[in-house]
Amino acid sequence: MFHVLAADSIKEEGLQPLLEQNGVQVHIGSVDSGIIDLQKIDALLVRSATKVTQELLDLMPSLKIIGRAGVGVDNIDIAEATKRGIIVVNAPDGNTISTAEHTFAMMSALMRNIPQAHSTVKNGEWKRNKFIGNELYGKILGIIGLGRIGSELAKRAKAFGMSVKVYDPFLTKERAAVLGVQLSSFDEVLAETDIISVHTPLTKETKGLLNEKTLSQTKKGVYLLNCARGGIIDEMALAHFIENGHVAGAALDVFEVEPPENHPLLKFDSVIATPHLGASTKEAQLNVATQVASEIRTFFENNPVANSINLPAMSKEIYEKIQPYHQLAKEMGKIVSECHNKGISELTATYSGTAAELETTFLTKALLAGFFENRIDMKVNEVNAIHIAKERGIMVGEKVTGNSYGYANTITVTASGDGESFTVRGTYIDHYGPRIVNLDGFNIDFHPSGNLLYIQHMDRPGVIGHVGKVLGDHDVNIATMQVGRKEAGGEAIMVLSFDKPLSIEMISKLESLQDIVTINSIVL
Ligand SMILES: NC(=O)C1=CN([C@@H]2O[C@H](COP(=O)(O)OP(=O)(O)OC[C@H]3O[C@@H](n4cnc5c(N)ncnc54)[C@H](O)[C@@H]3O)[C@@H](O)[C@H]2O)C=CC1
Ligand SMILES: O=C(O)C(=O)COP(=O)(O)O
Repeated sequence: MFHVLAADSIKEEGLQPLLEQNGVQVHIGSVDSGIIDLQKIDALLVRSATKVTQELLDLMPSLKIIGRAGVGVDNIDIAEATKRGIIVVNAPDGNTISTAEHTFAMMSALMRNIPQAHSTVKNGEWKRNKFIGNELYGKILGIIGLGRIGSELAKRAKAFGMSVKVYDPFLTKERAAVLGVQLSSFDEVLAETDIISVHTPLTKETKGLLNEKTLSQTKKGVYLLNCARGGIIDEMALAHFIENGHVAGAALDVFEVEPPENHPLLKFDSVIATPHLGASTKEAQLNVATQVASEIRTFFENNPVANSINLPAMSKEIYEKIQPYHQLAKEMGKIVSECHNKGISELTATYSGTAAELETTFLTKALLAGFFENRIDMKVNEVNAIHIAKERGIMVGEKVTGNSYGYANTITVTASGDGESFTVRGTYIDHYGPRIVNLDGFNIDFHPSGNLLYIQHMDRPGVIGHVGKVLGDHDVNIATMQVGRKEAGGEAIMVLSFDKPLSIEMISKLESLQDIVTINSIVL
């Protein structure tokens, strides 16, 4: 059974793709609710409240995938999840409109003192002169981070007669022109806008983006909005600039620590706040829950997830194209590991022909995952393969060559260390399947699957016969046999396949035969 824990009040209606899936059991409750033994959880669904830390991951040894029902993944230790081979997916566009609308509502409320005026009316007061506001019309809005939410905010601001200046280092002039916004430098946005709204993720680069120094570069009387993440605007610096009157007001949906306690910013009348409500609409919650539940189901069905933070994005069509090569690369990783069962310090994958046109880094990661499978006692997959190689001091290289050795494509992997190396070459032939076409310099041709024996021997008369006789005497049936040699009378190899794995005793018997050099068993 595949156990999913849906924490952080994820909308149940959206969990339908998982609830109706055979073999999947969904548990609804926080991580400390005790609803399920954390050791059994295969998939964890969260919003922003659950902090997925190293300590929490330690309690979930079976965890394979984390789904963030929302955008920001700053509450998840991505590096730690990646190290452990845990895929992290999010629901990137399910709450865009809700958050943009909320930001716009906050901006209007801030400019017209709506929350402050509202509470006075509720208290029986009628202070019309106290709450003279400002129009949005004609004002310049500065948007920092013009992604999904920033773009939707820009559209709405323009519809209200505002002009929009944008700072986003990753934005092209073309995109800015399409949206009718003015692409500006960070300093220009600071100095030339009346209202500044931040819409970046919280990262090392964006933490404290608006701080003592940069806030001092803003116009006197500027208004600030943060409906992205607490910490993008340094809270203490903001308090200072509100206190000294430089910043006229701020609207905050998010805080560095949520919920904020005795927060200095909340003492100012000119600061309005909501409890992280950007994505809290029925529509957005249904969208993000459905998106992320579908992703977990896709993963459960062994299909490629679309919105992974730590895996390359791949459409189903591309995945279907790459899948046979992916399988071949993984098997080749295992073959190298078993045939060359020594320490290695370098592993190089070389791609040619149609294989070189694919997402080769994904194939190299699969190759590494296969290589490590029987070498280390932890789950290695495409998510953590590079990390594990680095941790073990293995240099991973990737090359493309124009030489396909007469095939439509080849994948060649060379593992080396301590002055020795071993090379395997494989190809994928349409309508025929994967083949290994070269093992350590010997041309050969076999299907990489099942229980194989890789035998190095001297090219002498009778060797093949002796091997066949020993196996026959013990009632072991050889399913297929391939031989290869470089020159007559020199070294040669045999690759045999069997219906069942051979016992250690059987392999020892074969090893004791004359002219046998080494034997490696490979189970694929
Ligand atoms: N208050 C709430 O409930 C919600 C908050 N959010 C927050 O909003 C953030 C943005 O969401 P989306 O627009 O969907 O993400 P997005 O990824 O579409 O947009 C982020 C934009 O920030 C830009 N950016 C990155 N680093 C930057 C930097 N140093 N300076 C300027 N721009 C930079 C990127 O180029 C990108 O265009 C999320 O990361 C999340 O933290 C998202 C949804 C709901
Ligand atoms: O999607 C995001 O990044 C959000 O901040 C929404 O957070 P939430 O799921 O409402 O806790």
